[in-house]
Amino acid sequence: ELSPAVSFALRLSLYCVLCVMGSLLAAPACLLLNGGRTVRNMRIIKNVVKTFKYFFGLKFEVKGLENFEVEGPAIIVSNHQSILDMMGLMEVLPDNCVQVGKKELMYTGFVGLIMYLGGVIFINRKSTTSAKMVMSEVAKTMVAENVKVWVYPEGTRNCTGDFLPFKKGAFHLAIQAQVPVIPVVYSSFTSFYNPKKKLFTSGKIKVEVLAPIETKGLTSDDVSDLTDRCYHTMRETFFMLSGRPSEAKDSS
Ligand SMILES: CCCCCCCCCCCCCCC(=O)SCCNC(=O)CCNC(=O)[C@H](O)C(C)(C)COP(=O)(O)OP(=O)(O)OC[C@H]1O[C@@H](n2cnc3c(N)ncnc32)[C@H](O)[C@@H]1OP(=O)(O)O
Ligand SMILES: CCCCCCCC/C=C\CCCCCCCC(=O)OC[C@@H](O)COP(=O)(O)O
Repeated sequence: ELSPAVSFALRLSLYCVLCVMGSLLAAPACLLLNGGRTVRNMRIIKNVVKTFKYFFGLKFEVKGLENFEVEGPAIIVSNHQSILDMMGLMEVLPDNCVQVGKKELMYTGFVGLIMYLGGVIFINRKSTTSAKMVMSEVAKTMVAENVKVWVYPEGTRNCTGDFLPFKKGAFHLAIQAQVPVIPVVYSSFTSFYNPKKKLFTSGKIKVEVLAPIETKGLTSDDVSDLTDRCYHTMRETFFMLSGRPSEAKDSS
């Protein structure tokens, strides 16, 4: 019988160890099979990360995967609660999809290396100008290379049981590239994971991939409306998935 704080520390340490070991295992496979930095490596990384949930007794219940089946590129937006999100991400990650991450992640040793090899797009959150330049470049390459891009529009981890306001980068990107936005919502982790209360037990996570939102014909004037639409739809779904339907009604 371990105290909740000790159990929390041990389980989180195990997660970090798995990430490092998983990266050590996946990196040679990525280099040998695909030769270097390419989105194709995400398949290898996905297969490794998908085994992690068994160590923690986590179950994923996924709905709406068919909504990923759009022709060509798209922007995928989802809520971001914890570093544990990598498991939920890999549970549903479609082929040819890279994520946008903060550049500090590049310096996490083997984990940074595996993110680099998988094609993660690193942005400098301390410089809006530089982040916007990277995102504009992505708008061009994702269309040319038929790649989907996964963005966490809250811009940081948030495990409060609600959403932070959305930043607009993902929606500028979707409109600049004229590609659909596909929202993905994960139910609240708070019943099984809460760093403030040192809680990390087994649990079930509901995931819903929502219908794509078209951006063809939209212009930069529509970015705010598109952001609001995604925010409200996702927040409503979040409350529904988290078993809080009365808050879903208030949020629409
Ligand atoms: C084996 C184990 C291995 C595990 C490996 C697993 C691999 C998977 C890796 C997954 C990595 C996941 C990492 C997750 C993260 O790191 S989340 C943090 C980083 N992500 C983000 O921050 C994305 C969301 N942020 C944004 O979209 C921001 O808007 C950003 C572009 C970053 C700029 O932010 P900031 O500087 O804070 O500025 P604002 O958002 O306030 O925007 C300022 C004004 O600029 C306008 N704007 C924004 N973007 C654009 C654009 N592209 N073009 C034109 N204009 C833009 C924005 O609208 C603001 O103007 P207004 O206020 O609207 O007038
Ligand atoms: C040589 C350097 C050694 C560093 C060793 C670090 C070892 C790290 C080991 C495991 C870490 C697992 C990380 C999994 C990926 C998590 C991605 C993630 O969720 O990043 C958080 C980021 O979205 C938002 O950051 P903030 O909430 O704004 O903060």
